[in-house]
Amino acid sequence: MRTIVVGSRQSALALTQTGQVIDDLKRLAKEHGLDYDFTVKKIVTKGDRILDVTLSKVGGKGLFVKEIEQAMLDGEIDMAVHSMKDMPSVLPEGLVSGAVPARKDPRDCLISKEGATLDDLPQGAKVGTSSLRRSSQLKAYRPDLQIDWIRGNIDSRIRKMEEGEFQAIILATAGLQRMGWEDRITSHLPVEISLPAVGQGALGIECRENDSELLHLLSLYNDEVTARTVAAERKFLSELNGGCQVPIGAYAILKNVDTGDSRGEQNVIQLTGMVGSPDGEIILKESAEGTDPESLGVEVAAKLKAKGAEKILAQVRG
Ligand SMILES: NCc1[nH]cc(CCC(=O)O)c1CC(=O)O
Repeated sequence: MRTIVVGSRQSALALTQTGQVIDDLKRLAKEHGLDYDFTVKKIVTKGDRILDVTLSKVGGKGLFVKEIEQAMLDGEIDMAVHSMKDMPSVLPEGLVSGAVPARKDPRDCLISKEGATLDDLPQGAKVGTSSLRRSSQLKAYRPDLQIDWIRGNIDSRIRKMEEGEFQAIILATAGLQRMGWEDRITSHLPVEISLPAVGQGALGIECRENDSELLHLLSLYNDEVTARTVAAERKFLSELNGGCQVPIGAYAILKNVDTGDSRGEQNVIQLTGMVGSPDGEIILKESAEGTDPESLGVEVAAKLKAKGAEKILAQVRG
């Protein structure tokens, strides 16, 4: 029996979601009469070592996956589970995406000490986030709020809020769900107010392109709807040369649209993309619908470029 070695960062969230994927894969393997065992190997990444600097200053792109990918290429591990939003748009030679499992709630959420929603936070309340995307949209909606940087794992961020450093923090709903901490959520931010990060709530599973045995198992785990919608979001992001540390958001859903002709009902992807200035003064947003994820990503990016998105992004990067 083959033992599949799964590499994981050692944060609580990474280990939890890796464990949940392994449970799912064990069940799937059993259902299909396949015999595999799984073991977890912890890997420390650069992103885990540098926790005292804002991520954008140390070059956010791929900070959490590089060492893991190298271990996979070296054969020390066979696969890895990543948060989709931390996954670089281009995978190194020899590695592929083996599966995109079903997405969880993509929305951002608010955790506040007094249980206040975004609308009833007091004037000038101090809110913690580490994302330019969140702070840009938050400032646009509530210009009075004092947005400050917070870093660290989910657990340490919640602790900082409880200790009174912040009146509220913004996190991804999905991470809290996976940790079983959903009851900490005070309110969800509608996607109309806070468009999620590309791939938020989704996972990506990476493995070697020549590992056909594992690729077969993973293909059974792929969720077509999530794979297609997230592909549109990721194409949009790469068209704007964005990593995770830029004020860019995108969210795609699949709709059943009646074409009104012989084609009948069709699955149409609706993609919305956003680029905002860090001060929240400018929020550019565009949507489009289509059946091909890649061309849709290109189309929405082009619409935003026509509105001046690249100028905003150049200023952020400068
Ligand atoms: N940038 C950190 C990160 N990467 C993935 C998640 C969890 C949410 C997800 O899986 O999309 C988080 C935490 C957060 O943003 O609150």
